[in-house]
Amino acid sequence: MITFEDVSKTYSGQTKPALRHINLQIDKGEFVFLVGTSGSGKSTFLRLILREYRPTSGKIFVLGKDLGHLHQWKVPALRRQIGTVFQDFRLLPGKTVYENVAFGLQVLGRPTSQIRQIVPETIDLVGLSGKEDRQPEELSGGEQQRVAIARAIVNRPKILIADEPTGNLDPQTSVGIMKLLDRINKRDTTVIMATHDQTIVDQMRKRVLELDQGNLVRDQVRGVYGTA
Ligand SMILES: Nc1ncnc2c1ncn2[C@@H]1O[C@H](COP(=O)(O)OP(=O)(O)OP(=O)(O)O)[C@@H](O)[C@H]1O
Repeated sequence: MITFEDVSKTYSGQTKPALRHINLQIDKGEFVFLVGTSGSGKSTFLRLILREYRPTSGKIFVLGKDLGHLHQWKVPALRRQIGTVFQDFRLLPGKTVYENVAFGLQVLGRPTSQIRQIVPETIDLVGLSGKEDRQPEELSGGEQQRVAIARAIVNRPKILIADEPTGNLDPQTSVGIMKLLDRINKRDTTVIMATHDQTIVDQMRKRVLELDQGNLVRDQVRGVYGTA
């Protein structure tokens, strides 16, 4: 599903690589935590998967496509198959929960009848039934993140990338978000999550990839946050 072959990335104007000689494979249906100190290369790794950047050297394959040979006009189709969730929610202000979740499908030109079916189902899945007409600012942080997750999965993406999705949430709310991501993963969506949250990683016992100064220093099945 995702393959990195000897991937290195040095940003222009920088001398130190953000990623160095990364080799790995992530299979369909996996749940993977990406850990490492600030600046270790986690976001760079995620952005390469989305083809927001190209590697300086090496090859990346995502969903059967060699990203090095993917035409620019095909990048939006790639990204439609990859949902994204961030620490800061990134909801559309001035739009209700329903409108936030429906927006992506409307942009894709999906028929209204389909949207009217899928959007309530997705809002229900993330546990926000009854809050369809709320504005994002009328919701708690955890609820806003649930809306962001609903928006990310409404199109049934094959991959969900989450960059510190619990970074702004208290521990109890974070547990709820992780249960939701686990449920989404069990519906056959591959989940890759960058996090600094030791408790969550230690509780969930999923595959852990650890980056250190751009090097992949650990790839552990049913791993923990740190080995120390
Ligand atoms: N657009 C950019 N231009 C130049 N350097 C960059 C850019 N983005 C990241 N870097 C550098 O690349 C390295 C890796 O950064 P990256 O954002 O991938 O780390 P991270 O592990 O996601 O950190 P954090 O946990 O703080 O989000 C850092 O040294 C950073 O300064």
